[in-house]
Amino acid sequence: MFDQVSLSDFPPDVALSWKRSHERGLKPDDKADDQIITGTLIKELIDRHRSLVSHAETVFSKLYPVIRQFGCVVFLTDREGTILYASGDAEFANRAAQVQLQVGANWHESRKGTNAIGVAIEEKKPAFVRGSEHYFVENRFLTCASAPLYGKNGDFLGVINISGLHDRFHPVIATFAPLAAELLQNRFMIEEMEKEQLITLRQLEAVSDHHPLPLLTLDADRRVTGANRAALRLLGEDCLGQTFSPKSHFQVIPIKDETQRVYRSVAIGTSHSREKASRQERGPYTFADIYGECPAILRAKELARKAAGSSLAVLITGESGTGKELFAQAIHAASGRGPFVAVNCSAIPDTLIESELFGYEKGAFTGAQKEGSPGKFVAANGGTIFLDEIGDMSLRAQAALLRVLQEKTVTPVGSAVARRVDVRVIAATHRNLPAEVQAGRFRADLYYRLKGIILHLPALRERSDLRQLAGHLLRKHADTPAELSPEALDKLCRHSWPGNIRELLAVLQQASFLAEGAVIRPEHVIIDEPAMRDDAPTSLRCHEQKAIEEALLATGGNISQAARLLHIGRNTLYRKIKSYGIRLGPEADKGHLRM
Ligand SMILES: Nc1ncnc2c1ncn2[C@@H]1O[C@H](COP(=O)(O)OP(=O)(O)OP(=O)(O)O)[C@@H](O)[C@H]1O
Repeated sequence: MFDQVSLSDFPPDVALSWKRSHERGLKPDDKADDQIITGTLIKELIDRHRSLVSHAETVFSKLYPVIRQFGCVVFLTDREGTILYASGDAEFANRAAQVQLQVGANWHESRKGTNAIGVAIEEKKPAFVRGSEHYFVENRFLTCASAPLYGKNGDFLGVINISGLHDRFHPVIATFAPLAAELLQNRFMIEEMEKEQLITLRQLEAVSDHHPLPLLTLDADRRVTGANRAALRLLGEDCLGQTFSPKSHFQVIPIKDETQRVYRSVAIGTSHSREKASRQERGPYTFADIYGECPAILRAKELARKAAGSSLAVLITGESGTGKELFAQAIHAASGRGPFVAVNCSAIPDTLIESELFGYEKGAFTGAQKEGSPGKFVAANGGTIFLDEIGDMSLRAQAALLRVLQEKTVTPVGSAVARRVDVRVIAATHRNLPAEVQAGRFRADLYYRLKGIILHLPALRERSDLRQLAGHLLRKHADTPAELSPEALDKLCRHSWPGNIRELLAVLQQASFLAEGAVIRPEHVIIDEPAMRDDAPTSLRCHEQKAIEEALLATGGNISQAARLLHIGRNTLYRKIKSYGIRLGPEADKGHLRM
C-alpha cells in the first residue's frame, strides 16, 4: 500500500494510524496542513485553558533541566491537538517551528498524519513515534513521545508531548511524557481539594509526592469523587461516583479537618505507601522521623525534646524546607497534648485572619458559612496550634493574636462572648524576626511572647551530614530505592540547596526515577546549573569529609595512619569524624561508607 514502507515493521498503534492517514487521503510526500492560529485567537484559546496552562508551566519548569539537557521540547495540547504551551531547548524549538511544531499549530492526525500527539488523541494512551514512523516525510527528523491527560472525573483534556531530533533522542526521555501527565493530573486533584480544606491539601500533598501511586478522593459517603490514572487502572474507568469498597491491598487513610469531621479519604496501594499511610494514621511526625547526624541538628533535636516537656511557646526559625513543620509536629507528639492544628498565616488573606483564627458567629459577614465556624484556636483547644510563616502576618492580625495570647480567650467575629482556650503555641518563620521588629513590621511585644524557646534549624548547606541524609531520604522516600554513586554524591555536595531538604528530596526522587533501580550516577542528579556553587561553604566541608573518608578507607580505618595521611593530629581527626558523623565500620571496606 505504501512505497518503501512495510507497516508490519511498525508498532501496531503506529501502523493503524498510517492506515487511518491513508484513508483520509493524506499523501506522505505532500506538505502537511500548516494552518496555525496566532494573535488574539491563540490568546483566547490559552485563556480558555488557563488553569491547564498554568499547571503545565509549573510541571514543565520542573522538567526543564532534563528536557533541555537532552535537546528536547515538551508541549501541551488541548483535546483537539492544538499546541497551547511549550518549553525546552531553544535550538530544537527553532528547527521544530520549521514544520509548525509550535504553539498555535494543530497536530491532530487528520492534519499531520501519523505523529505521537495524533496517535495519543486517537488511542487515548501513551504513544511513541520514531523518525521514519511519521507519516509525512517532512516530519521524519523527529522522534516524539506523548501521553494523554485526564481531568479529575476521567475526562480527556489534552496531550503532553516531548519531541527531539530523531538521531539524538534518548529513550529515557519518552518516560517523562506519562510522568508529566500524571503530575499535572494530580495537581488538578489537589487544586480541587484546596477549594475545600487546606488541611486536606497538605496531607494529600504528602501522599501525592509518590505520583505514580493510585490516588483517590472519597466523599463522606465513601463515593469516589476523583481518581488519578493509576487508580482508574486499578479500579476500572467506571469507578467515579461509585461507592468504594476497599480491597485487601488498599490502605484507606481518613483525612479529618480540625473539627474532626471526615472530609475526604485517600486510598493508596504498594508497600512503600503503606508505610507512609500507617504513619499518617498514627498521627503527626515524631522525633524518630527527624533524621540528623550533624551536631547542629542533634542540638536542635535535644532542645526540641526539652521544649516538648514544657508549656512555653516555641519559635522555630530556619530557611524554607529545613524541617520547621516536622519539628513542630514532633514537639507536639512528644508533649502528649490533644489536637495539632496547623495554620499557614501567609496563605490567609488579612481580612479573613481573625475569622479563621478566632471563628465567627452565624451570618457574621457576607460569604460566611450559615452555621458559623469555631476557628482554629477553638479547634486546637487542649492541644497545639502551629502558626507557620508568622513573620508574614499583618500588624492588624498580630494585634489580635497578641490579645489571645495575653488573655487566653478568643472572641469569635460577630460575638460578644469570649471563650477560654488552652492552646500551646508553636510559631515558625523563615524571616529574621528581630530585624522585622527593628523595621517596624513585627510587634516587639508579640515577638517576646512567641520566643519562649527559640529553635534555629540549620540550612542544608550548613549541615555536615548531607551524604548520610541523602542516603536516608532515598531509602525512605524514593519509589524505587537506589544507591548513590560517589560521583553523584559529590555532585549533591557541590549544590548550595536554597530549597533545603525539600529540594534535596525532590532531586533524589527524580534521580531514583531516572536510575530505574540501578546505581544513581551524576547524570541522574538534575540540579539547576545557576544554583551550583563551587565556592559554597558546603563544598569545602564535603571535600574535607570525603578526604577523611578516603583516608580511612585507604588505611583500613587506622586512625593514626589516616591522621598522618591527612597531615592532622589524631585528636583533630577524631573530632572531625565525630562532627561529620562518619561511622567506622566494616562498610568502609566496600568503598561505600555507611550513610
Ligand atoms: N531532619 C529531617 N529528616 C528527614 N526529613 C526531613 C528533615 N527535615 C525536613 N525533612 C523533610 O523535608 C520536607 C520539608 O520539611 P518541612 O515542611 O517541615 O520544612 P519547613 O521548614 O516547614 O518548610 P516551609 O518553611 O517551606 O514551610 C518534608 O518532606 C520533611 O519531611
